[in-house]
Amino acid sequence: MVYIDNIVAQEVLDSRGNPTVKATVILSDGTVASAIVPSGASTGKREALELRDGDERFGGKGVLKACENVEVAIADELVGLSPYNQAEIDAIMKELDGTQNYSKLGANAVLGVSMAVARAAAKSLHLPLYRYLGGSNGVIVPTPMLNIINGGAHADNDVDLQEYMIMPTGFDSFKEALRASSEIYHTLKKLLAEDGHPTALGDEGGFAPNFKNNEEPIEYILKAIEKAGYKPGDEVSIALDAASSEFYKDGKYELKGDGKVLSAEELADFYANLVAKYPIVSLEDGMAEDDWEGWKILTEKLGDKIQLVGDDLFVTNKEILAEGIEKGVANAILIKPNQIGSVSETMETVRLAQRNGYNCVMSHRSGESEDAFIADFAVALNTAQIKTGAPARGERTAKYNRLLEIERDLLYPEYIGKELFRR
Ligand SMILES: C=C(OP(=O)(O)O)C(=O)O
Ligand SMILES: [Mg+2]
Repeated sequence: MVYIDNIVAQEVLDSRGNPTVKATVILSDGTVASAIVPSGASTGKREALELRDGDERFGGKGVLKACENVEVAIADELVGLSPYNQAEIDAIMKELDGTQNYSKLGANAVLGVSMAVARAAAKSLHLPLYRYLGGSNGVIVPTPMLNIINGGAHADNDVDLQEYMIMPTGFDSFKEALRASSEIYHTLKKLLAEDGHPTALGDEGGFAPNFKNNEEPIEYILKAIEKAGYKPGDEVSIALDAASSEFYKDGKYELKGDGKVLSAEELADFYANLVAKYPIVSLEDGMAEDDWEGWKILTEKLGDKIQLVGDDLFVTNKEILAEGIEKGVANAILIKPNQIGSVSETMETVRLAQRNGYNCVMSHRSGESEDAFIADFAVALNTAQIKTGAPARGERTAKYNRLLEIERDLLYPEYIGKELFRR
């Protein structure tokens, strides 16, 4: 029987140049597999804890303690066990930690091991990761949300909304959809440069100039879609991540870019106006994580028109999602494995969402790495949507390139962009 022979971890760098955990699992049959944990900037308050040392290393707080936890506490429990029972591995780590949010071992330690075990198991069975995790049922290559204009906590501009994304829904394959998106990205760069805007990039590879207001980025994107030869709405739609917890203070929403301070009701009207004017199909974190009343107002106003995604709101947590389902808040959930801490718990949350008709969007973090685990994960779980930044910068293209590879490998891939928003 194949068993886990050893687990090691080391500090490596993420895309912002900050330390993060790389875990490596060695099996008794000689299989070696690693995984690198991502890191967020606009994090939800109820996310699992990312364990950081007190001292600065490589320009950010180190993760040496998390690495030690992998090599000592976690390895002690897992060595000798079968790598093929992911649920057991993850349950043991959860019990060993013993807290609600992995504050003892660190979610970065636990997730690193969880992903590396899955990858080692797949490799030892000579299966691609998506096939190991999803079996023959994982065939949907997700429709991407590509963040091509960055604001909020991901950029040094005065744009309040964090992410302006394009969603190439009207194509028959991921390959075609990605090609169109990349053409739009390059066209947008030219349009911005022609108008004298800087074309430096934000954390997720999108452009990050200053704009007159929070609407102007949408105007630019629509121009870029058309100039690149595509039809806004029919072929390429718009998705937004407001990340509004970042501009929520004392019960109000401060849109500096528009010079406005709004109530939840007024902010919902602001979005409704955008939705009436532009081909917007999805809005993430339209209201703040603490403002469940605001979320209710937003869901009542726009829930039957567009996708309303909870990120900071649900933090990939099945208990919080269950509360949202119960209260009729949002209609979709962002899925970030490091918000909850393990592969199995991420799968549990996705299953709960899918059983209740909530769409799932697999997601990267703003601090990423060359690890493309989430590409395989999205296909395995048929999330049908993924957001992983602009079609530029290696840590983002690692995921898109892996999806190209998966689409080619699957003899009968499905790309269901056209079905996603047919409500
Ligand atoms: C990807 C996001 O950003 P971060 O990783 O900074 O939370 C997000 O808010 O959806
Ligand atoms: Mg978000």
